[in-house]
Amino acid sequence: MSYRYFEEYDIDVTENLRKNFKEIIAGVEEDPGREGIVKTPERAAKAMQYLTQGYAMDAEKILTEALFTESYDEMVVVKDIEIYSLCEHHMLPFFGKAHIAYIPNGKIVGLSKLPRIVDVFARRLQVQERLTHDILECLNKVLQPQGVAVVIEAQHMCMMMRGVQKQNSATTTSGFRGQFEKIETRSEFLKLISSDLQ
Ligand SMILES: Nc1nc2c(ncn2[C@@H]2O[C@H](COP(=O)(O)OP(=O)(O)OP(=O)(O)O)[C@@H](O)[C@H]2O)c(=O)[nH]1
Ligand SMILES: [Zn+2]
Repeated sequence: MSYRYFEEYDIDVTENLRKNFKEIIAGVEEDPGREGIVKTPERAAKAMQYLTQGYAMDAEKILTEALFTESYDEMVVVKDIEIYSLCEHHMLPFFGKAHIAYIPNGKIVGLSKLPRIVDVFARRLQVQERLTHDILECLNKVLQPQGVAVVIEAQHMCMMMRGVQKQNSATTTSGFRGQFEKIETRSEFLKLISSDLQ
């Protein structure tokens, strides 16, 4: 495959991050040389590389390489796609579910590619609104469907562990294009995913 899935860590990036995580550990007044923590900078560096691997990936290419000609022109819904991302303001996780629908226009896409492109955009520093928009616009551009819809419901650790410390608030964002801008189509989609929304 010509597009890149995460297979190996760029060692220069790992080393740079490792040094910085060591500084962070010292910065919070922990001893970076303590036995249990001595390898933590490298582990944290690799975790951060993993969680931001989306920068090196091309979502449009992932979709383009799995397009199939089909005359099916009803709604396709993939719901409950798990999302784990990092908020760009605090670099703390936000997580939840994405629901995606599209109405084909002569082409369908391999179903697994929908969660794959969700991950491509989620594995970057994000805000939930832009994540929603990135997924929506990518699908709209590549599939050129009759319509596309994306809903994301997520909880933000920066609002749970710190700051306002609200444990039960959830944020819902959505975007609609084409047929989904019509109230009936949008309602049908929202009904299909409604068991997942509060
Ligand atoms: N719109 C939006 N805001 C987000 C997202 N993730 C985090 N935030 C918010 O980003 C804002 C940053 O605001 P600041 O006032 O600069 O940061 P802060 O002092 O840490 O804010 P508090 O979290 O209220 O303590 C906060 O209100 C966060 O809740 C997101 O995905 N979308
Ligand atoms: Zn945040």
